[in-house]
Amino acid sequence: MLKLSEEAIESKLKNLIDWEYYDDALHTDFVFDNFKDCMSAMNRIAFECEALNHHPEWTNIYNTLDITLTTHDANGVTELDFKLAAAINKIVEVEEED
Ligand SMILES: C[C@H](O)[C@H](O)[C@H]1CNC2=NC(N)=NC(=O)C2=N1
Repeated sequence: MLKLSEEAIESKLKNLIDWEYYDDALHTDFVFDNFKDCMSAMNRIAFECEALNHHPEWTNIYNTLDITLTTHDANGVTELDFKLAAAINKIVEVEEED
């Protein structure tokens, strides 16, 4: 899997709310109402990661979740990172609506 050019990344980011690109990776951070909501979102995201065989570097502190996505095999951002980021946005939006 080839890493995307910076131009491709910037244009794809226009359709990916709440994520930014720096240090060769996609980054976002979410704040939930409480720890349980955050953990339940992390668990749902985990199933998406397994389905895509693509895993985040993420940090949870109480009700906050910081996520970094990059493709190790490509040393940069690939389509897979955008695919997982979009799936994460769908899950988190559901979490926020509950
Ligand atoms: C062998 C296995 O397919 C690879 O290690 C997968 C697993 N999950 C992964 N996750 C991420 N973020 N990047 C990868 O390159 C990657 N590679």
